[in-house]
Amino acid sequence: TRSTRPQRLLRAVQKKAIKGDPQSVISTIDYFCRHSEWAMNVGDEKGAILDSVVCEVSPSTALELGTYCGYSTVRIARLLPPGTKLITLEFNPDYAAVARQIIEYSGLQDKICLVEGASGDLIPKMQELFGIKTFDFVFLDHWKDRYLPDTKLLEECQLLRKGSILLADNVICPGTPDYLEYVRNSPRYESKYFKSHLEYTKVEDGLEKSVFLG
Ligand SMILES: CNc1ncnc2c1ncn2[C@@H]1O[C@H](/C=C/CNC(=O)c2cc(-c3ccc(F)cc3)cc(O)c2O)[C@H](F)[C@H]1O
Ligand SMILES: [Mg+2]
Repeated sequence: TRSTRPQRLLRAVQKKAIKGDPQSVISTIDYFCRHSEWAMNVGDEKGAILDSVVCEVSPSTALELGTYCGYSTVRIARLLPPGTKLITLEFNPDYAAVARQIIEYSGLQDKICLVEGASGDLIPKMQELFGIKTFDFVFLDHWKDRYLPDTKLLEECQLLRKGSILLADNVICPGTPDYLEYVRNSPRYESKYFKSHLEYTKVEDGLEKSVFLG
């Protein structure tokens, strides 16, 4: 049967990227998605904004919701200080399998913990599974209608502390209206929109950065 798009993306990485070089893995995926097949990675333009927020926060604990092929996983992990871990959640086993191989190819497997499962089930288990008290940084890039319920779940599980940063992809396209309304109007968040474009296109999209105020 025909290969899947994530499998073709992985093949491009194995063929063209330099093993152990995260930047070459990132550049290879961006080139493939721009010139061969579009894929829903955060991409290079929004990726630069993601990079700047990760560097600013320099998190000791970080969570990613929605690994997909691991593009943003590699982008985030390559900037993390030594000894810190990025936990990334993915419930599609086929995507998780591709992501594991892309993460391994980049050489960042020691900074990343890919957990197969649904965010709704795993978020309440973060303390018991990983001894995580709170997250300094959360990147939301999974199903868009799950951003709000999972943010409320993070609050309920007391996994956010004063100053925790939420960074959400696609708040314009495909859009996350209920999430945006919440973080922009809740007194418990200070929110800021970073205008950009949908990955590999000229369509408007952007990232919303929200600080939890406790
Ligand atoms: C619900 N809990 C989950 N737990 C663990 N893994 C999950 C969960 N939910 C999904 N996943 C996992 O997270 C990923 C889901 C990514 C979804 N992303 C998008 O839809 C998305 C879409 C576009 C887009 C824009 C314009 C257009 F014309 C077409 C597409 C652009 C983007 O940047 C996106 O991120 C993965 F697929 C799924 O298994
Ligand atoms: Mg996205």
